[in-house]
Amino acid sequence: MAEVVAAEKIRWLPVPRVQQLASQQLETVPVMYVMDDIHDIIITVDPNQSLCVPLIDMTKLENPESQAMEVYKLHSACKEWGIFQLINHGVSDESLRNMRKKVKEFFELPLTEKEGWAQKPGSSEGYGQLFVTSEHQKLPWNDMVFLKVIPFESTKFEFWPAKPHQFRETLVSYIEGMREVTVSIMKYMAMGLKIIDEEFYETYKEGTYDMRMNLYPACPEPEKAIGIHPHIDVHGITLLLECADSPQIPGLHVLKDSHWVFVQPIEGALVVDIGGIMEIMSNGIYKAPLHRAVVNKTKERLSIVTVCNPSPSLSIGPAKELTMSGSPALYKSVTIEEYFECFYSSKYGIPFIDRLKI
Ligand SMILES: O=C(O)CCC(=O)C(=O)O
Ligand SMILES: [Fe+2]
Repeated sequence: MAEVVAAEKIRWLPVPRVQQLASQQLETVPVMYVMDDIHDIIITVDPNQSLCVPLIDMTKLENPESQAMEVYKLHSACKEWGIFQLINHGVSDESLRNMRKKVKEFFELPLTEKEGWAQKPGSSEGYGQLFVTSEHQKLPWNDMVFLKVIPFESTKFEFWPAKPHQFRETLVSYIEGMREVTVSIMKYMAMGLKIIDEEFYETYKEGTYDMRMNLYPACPEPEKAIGIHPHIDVHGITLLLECADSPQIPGLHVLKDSHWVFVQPIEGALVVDIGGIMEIMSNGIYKAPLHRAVVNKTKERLSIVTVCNPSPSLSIGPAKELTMSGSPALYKSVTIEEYFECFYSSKYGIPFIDRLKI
């Protein structure tokens, strides 16, 4: 029986700030950032750059005349890629711009100020790094701020940067927009899956929403380091906003047909990524894709990631309507706590979701 570990019981190890290292004009990356297996020969970057992550237009989903076609596109994107770019999502340009500006300004603060909101032992929130649990682990070339934002009642403001001015207000208004996008896109995914039960998407109104703000400083040897290790997202869905000055440099790679494919930034778009919860709820019809972030020799990159989960009271298992018609349930149904315990107690590299397969 695997040891059951809750997120807050994990000892996340403090790590150096990559931004500090990068400012020292190093010629090589320190050994703890050198990945041994990064360029394995089986998985290479798409040689012809011919594959392109699907594009979904929310206004076409909403328009009765184009809806059927766009829902079909969305359904295919979730089945075949597990990731797509969403345009015309309804979140104002102003909200996106403000959020990017505040995150950029936060990372531009002097280190001593940023440390005021550093992670503390026993908490995953704050300025620092996640998923580092061993001194021997190779580190990602990334600094982040991780915050649990919704429900607002349990907010731990001690980890919320009070600088730059209005950071908190901007974040709250931004995440409200992300919640609306999540509920809408889930509604159209339900249509694609032919699920009538409204709980499939209504549950995201009562869901939990966390944010990861990622900084990937310029890296002296980008081919040796990694911004974020290959992983699948554990949550329902993830909404990623690119944040670099234009022209935006791509950094997110998704695995498709054994190749890493760049997600080419589109101004104002949100990248929507299917997480493990959604893979299970769709009974494996939708796929949580493996993805990673790579780094650049001269340019830093910022990404703002919102992770969206259903209501904590929802049982995580294949939607009933998908298994009633004779298709067997491919995954067990578990509570959300059991689901996350399964994730946190999985060894690095073992796809945790497989442990929930029947
Ligand atoms: O920044 C990126 O491109 C990827 C971030 C990511 O995958 C994550 O935060 O889960
Ligand atoms: Fe991710």
